[in-house]
Amino acid sequence: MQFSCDPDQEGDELPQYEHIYQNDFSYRKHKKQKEEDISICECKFDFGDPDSACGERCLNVITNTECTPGYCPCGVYCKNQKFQKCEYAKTKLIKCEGRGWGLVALEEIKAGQFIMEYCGEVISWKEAKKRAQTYETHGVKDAYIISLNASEAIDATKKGSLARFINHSCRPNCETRKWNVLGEVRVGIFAKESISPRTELAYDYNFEWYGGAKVRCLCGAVACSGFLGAKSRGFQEDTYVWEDGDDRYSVDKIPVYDSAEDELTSEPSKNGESNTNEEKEKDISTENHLESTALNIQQQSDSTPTPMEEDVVTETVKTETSEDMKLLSQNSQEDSSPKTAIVSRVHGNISKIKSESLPKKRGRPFSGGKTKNVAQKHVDIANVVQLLATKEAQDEVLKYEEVKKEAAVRLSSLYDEIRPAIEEHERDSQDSVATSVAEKWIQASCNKLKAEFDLYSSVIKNIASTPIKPQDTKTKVAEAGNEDHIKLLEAK
Ligand SMILES: C[S@@+](CC[C@H](N)C(=O)[O-])C[C@H]1O[C@@H](n2cnc3c(N)ncnc32)[C@H](O)[C@@H]1O
Repeated sequence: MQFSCDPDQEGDELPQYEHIYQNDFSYRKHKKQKEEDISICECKFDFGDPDSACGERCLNVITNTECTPGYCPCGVYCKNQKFQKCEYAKTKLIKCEGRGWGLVALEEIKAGQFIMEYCGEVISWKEAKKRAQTYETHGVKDAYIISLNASEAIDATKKGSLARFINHSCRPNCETRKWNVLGEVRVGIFAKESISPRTELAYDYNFEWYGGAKVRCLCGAVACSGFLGAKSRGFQEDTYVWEDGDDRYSVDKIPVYDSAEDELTSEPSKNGESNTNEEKEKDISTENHLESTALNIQQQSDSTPTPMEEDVVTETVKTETSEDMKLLSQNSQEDSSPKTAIVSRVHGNISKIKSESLPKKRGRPFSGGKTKNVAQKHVDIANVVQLLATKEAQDEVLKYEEVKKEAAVRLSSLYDEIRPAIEEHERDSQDSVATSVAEKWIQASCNKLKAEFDLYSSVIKNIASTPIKPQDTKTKVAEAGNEDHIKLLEAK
């Protein structure tokens, strides 16, 4: 179904995308749930107690698995088919300053409640990375790809549900949870706390950061991490200082992709004060909004501001004027040197800016979960080899050096392969890295450590058995002097 816009509406155009209620499986077939894989709970429905049907104590609910219709003992009374039945909370699409569109609650939402499913195209991680790069090159300003499992992602850029509009917050009131539904993993947005009507929904993206432009976070939380995805491994690897004295990638030098640039009204005034009431009113009157219910999306052509919208706008204005934001905005707007150039989502030619001012992403592999602030001193094997006396010794050290290099390359390429699983595990405590993936990683890490150990023990062994070369006369005299000195000391 095409999500259409009302051409009479004022303000920003509504986004164009295809609205879907279930994940799209064009990339691969939907798995067919085998009968032996269907998990059947032990709930018994009691007509006198409607809560007896698949509630908190249902074995399937406890294991984040939806009951399979036709197999649940509670039959049609089963309450554990929320994804399948699209039992969504009522929400409304609204324009949020600086952050594009967002979703607000239209009703009281209880802590832990299922809000809606994050639907999109199910694609492989390889495809996801490719698409992310293509979108960026084509100037697609918002990112809609999220992790599904170790090997797949959901891309809601072209096809998706309303969940694609939920913005990020470093202090979120929602979270994503993975559920098993009829043999497939599906991602749901759940309330982390009770949410009152008119409150914007937000979860912590903590998403994969693929390199390239970074988006400044405008969530306004006190403990805001500064950038979207700033906690992701990729982002940290790219922005941390890696070598002594090499601060090319330190956080204060990275180019910024600033979503606040999109809307003129979101720019803080020169003196750092918040927008005037007049500006706020203008913002409110030009807002567009959509309302969602469980099974339909209705457009609203009403352009009169409701108290809820005013709240939302006021909230974002406050956000913009917090002390942290003032500092961030001033930095980004005043400094236009190539190193700190603002990468605008609207005006900037992303690929041009990328090639001119973004530092090249280094292929530094994941280093065992630790960011590297202390530079590791590398032994220069070529120099060491020159010191060795025999050809055999040299060959041995060179052979171990080769093995060490291969092990490092293997670990590095493996990291690219399994990074989604590692990050998913770090992000989402309910998931665990598949044993096969963990085993591969441990094996490759051990191989690299062993290769390093073999190399350095070979260096030590061969250096130790290399006779000291005859030295020039000057050195000899100096050493002789030292010997005398030692003897003298001994004599005393
Ligand atoms: C999944 S979309 C969310 C919906 C989006 N606002 C829209 O209009 O379609 C993610 C994008 O929204 C923007 N965004 C979300 N949360 C943000 C935040 N806290 N600060 C700045 N931009 C944000 C970023 O451009 C991000 O790539």
